[in-house]
Amino acid sequence: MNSEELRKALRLYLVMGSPNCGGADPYAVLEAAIAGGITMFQLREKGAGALQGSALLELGARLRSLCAQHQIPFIVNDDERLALELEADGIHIGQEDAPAAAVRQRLKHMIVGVSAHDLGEAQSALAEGADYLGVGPQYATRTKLDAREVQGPAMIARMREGGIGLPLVGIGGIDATNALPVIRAGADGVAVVSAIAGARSPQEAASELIRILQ
Ligand SMILES: Cc1ncc(COP(=O)(O)OP(=O)(O)O)c(N)n1
Ligand SMILES: Cc1nc(C(=O)O)sc1CCOP(=O)(O)O
Ligand SMILES: [Mg+2]
Repeated sequence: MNSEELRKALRLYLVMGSPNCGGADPYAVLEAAIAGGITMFQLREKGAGALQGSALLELGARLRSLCAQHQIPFIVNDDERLALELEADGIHIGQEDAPAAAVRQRLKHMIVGVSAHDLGEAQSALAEGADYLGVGPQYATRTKLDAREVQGPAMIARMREGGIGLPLVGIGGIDATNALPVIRAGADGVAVVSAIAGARSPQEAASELIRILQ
């Protein structure tokens, strides 16, 4: 996938694991979100009740296959081994995960997404071979308990002004009411967890977001 294709794929990026689905079946949630128009998916199985081992592998394989059927890029959060086992299209790593340069080296064929919270981290991620950046938290979030201080869309504008041209997605507390400033600040898209996975209708939530983003 080239950089322009990746920018398009990042438009509405669903990040989700079973703990984010409020008791609903994650497969059904992802199916509905795809019907609503999401353009990229990340399996992020974290938090209370998170699946592990063979149960995680089984869920991952089903979600991976659903994404493949719909040509939705399938990304795995944090775990290189799981990404390889599931033949994922990519991996997303943060500042507290394995160093981006080493992951880039080991997973040459995959999309490598890196979290960046300021211009310095964005410049380092670029130098280390990141394909895209996740910049957050844009707004207050209750999903990631160890999230950094809220940066707001201004941080994305600062990165663009600082010469960061990489595909870039905002994350953290984003929903249909506040997605537009993130795009206007220079992001290629928004990444959301609860706005879709925790919605009464994930399909309607995704289609409302995609309508706003277009
Ligand atoms: C698209 C996207 N952006 C940022 C993150 C956060 O990654 P990280 O800081 O490693 O935190 P965890 O998600 O691992 O808790 C992300 N997952 N996706
Ligand atoms: C996974 C994640 N990363 C963040 C960051 O700031 O890097 S915030 C976050 C959680 C986003 O969940 P919600 O859309 O429900 O607020
Ligand atoms: Mg991480």
